[in-house]
Amino acid sequence: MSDAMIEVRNLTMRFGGLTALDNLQLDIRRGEVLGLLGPNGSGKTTFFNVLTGLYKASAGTITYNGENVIGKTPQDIYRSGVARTFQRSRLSLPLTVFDNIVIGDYQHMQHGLVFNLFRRQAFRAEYERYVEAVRELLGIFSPPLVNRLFEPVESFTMIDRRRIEVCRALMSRPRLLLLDEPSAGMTHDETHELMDDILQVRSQLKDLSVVLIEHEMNVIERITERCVVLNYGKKIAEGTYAEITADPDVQTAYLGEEAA
Ligand SMILES: Nc1ncnc2c1ncn2[C@@H]1O[C@H](COP(=O)(O)OP(=O)(O)OP(=O)(O)O)[C@@H](O)[C@H]1O
Repeated sequence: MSDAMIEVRNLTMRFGGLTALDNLQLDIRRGEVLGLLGPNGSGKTTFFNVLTGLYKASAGTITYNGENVIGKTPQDIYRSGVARTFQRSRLSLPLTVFDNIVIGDYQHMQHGLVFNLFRRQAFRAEYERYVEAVRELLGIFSPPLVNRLFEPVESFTMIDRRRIEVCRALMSRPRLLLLDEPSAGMTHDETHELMDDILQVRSQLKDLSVVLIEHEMNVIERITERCVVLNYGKKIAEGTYAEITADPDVQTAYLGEEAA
């Protein structure tokens, strides 16, 4: 496929006797929002972990920028433009919104001791650049948060914390954003609001590709352009929301799970 930004071929991930990804083939296209679906334990998070370099695949390739990323470090993959959020919050609650978001750009920061001690003016200028950049990002994503930049994250609601996590991932100006169940633990209304924010970001950052793991079907229907469904680590369906929900294999995978 010519507009594929990421090409996954024959990807397999085994944990001892368990095959979490089984000869997976999929493409992530430039600028799309791709939904990654599947019953619990079907391999969705494992795919994110392999793609971001946390796990090394047992076999297969993931081609990005013409190179296979398998075997690269998480830092290298992150620097090349792949950012993610996690199912469980990774925010540091006593730190401010600013601190938590700026950590997302750690790899681009000048942070050597010599720089901090002897180049005070440059340090100050960099700090001010970051304040501006964080304000700008929050301005796109959630304007009310701009005025609360220096408040500790622990004083924020769940939805605002999720917004802060997404902004942290966006701070590195990724080309691919991986969102692992962003609606987890939120109410229906909060989920709806967060998706509005994500759509807003998409409309401003046109080239950004997003892969969304999500169990809420109405979220998937609303914000994805294409979906891939996994079951036992294999791709069982691919297409628009309407296509995959009409697919008998998908229905069996989900109903089978309910019946179990
Ligand atoms: N580090 C690991 N060691 C051993 N087994 C693992 C590890 N990580 C994942 N697995 C197993 O791999 C399978 C796929 O898990 P994964 O978390 O990728 O599923 P998932 O589709 O993201 O599920 P959920 O929707 O519940 O988050 C599961 O059987 C899981 O127990």
